Amino acid sequence: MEKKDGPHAAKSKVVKEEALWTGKWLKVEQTTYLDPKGQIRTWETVKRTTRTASCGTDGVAIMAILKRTLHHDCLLLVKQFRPPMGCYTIELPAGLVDSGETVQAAALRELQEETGYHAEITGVSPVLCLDPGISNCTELLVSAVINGDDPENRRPQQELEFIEVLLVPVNELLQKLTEMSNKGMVVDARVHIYAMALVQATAKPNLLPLLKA
Ligand SMILES: Nc1nc(=O)[nH]c2c1ncn2[C@H]1C[C@H](O)[C@@H](COP(=O)(O)OP(=O)(O)O)O1
Repeated sequence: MEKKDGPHAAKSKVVKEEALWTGKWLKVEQTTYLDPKGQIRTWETVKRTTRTASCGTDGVAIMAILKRTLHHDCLLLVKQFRPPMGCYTIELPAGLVDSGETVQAAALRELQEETGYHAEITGVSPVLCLDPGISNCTELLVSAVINGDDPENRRPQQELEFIEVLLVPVNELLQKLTEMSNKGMVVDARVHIYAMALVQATAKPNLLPLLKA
């Protein structure tokens, strides 16, 4: 019987990793691997130098929903200049997990540093890949809620001057992201997909083009 991953899946594996260049934060390797047909091939791979064995991921991203009386729920996003992109991006608060730190602690620390808010964690994803065509970089997505009525969250003190905090009402997320894209910012794919999913989940079935007669 064919395996679920296809007839050749068991043959695919990495056989050698050779360093081509190593910097402070990143390294480039040539990965030698067996393709699904058992043929030897190579791939150019980027890795972070900062990954620690203990937590099994490079970083965390925090999907934090701010809840306040008499306000629409808002998703917390951060706007910052990203040198590799050469422009401002719109992303979830995120960062690298420090050595010896738990994923939960890293998520709460990054959220506090980048936005000033204190949150309660409601869920943690499995390890997720970010750009597997070029890199082994991974992230865990931590869900959280922020009680905006709590005194500690009334006047959040953001610590990083180069990061702008955006509170975007969840019910108009896709529209707001589109407006920011039109102004030249680049939106993180995960944030955009979340916004699309919210629209799809709340749209009436008879508005879906596929179901139109
Ligand atoms: N690829 C990188 N090049 C750098 O020159 N510096 C980098 C890289 N990746 C991370 N960093 C530095 C920049 C920050 O001082 C620290 C921590 O970043 P962190 O906040 O944890 O993560 P991001 O918000 O995703 O940048 O690492």
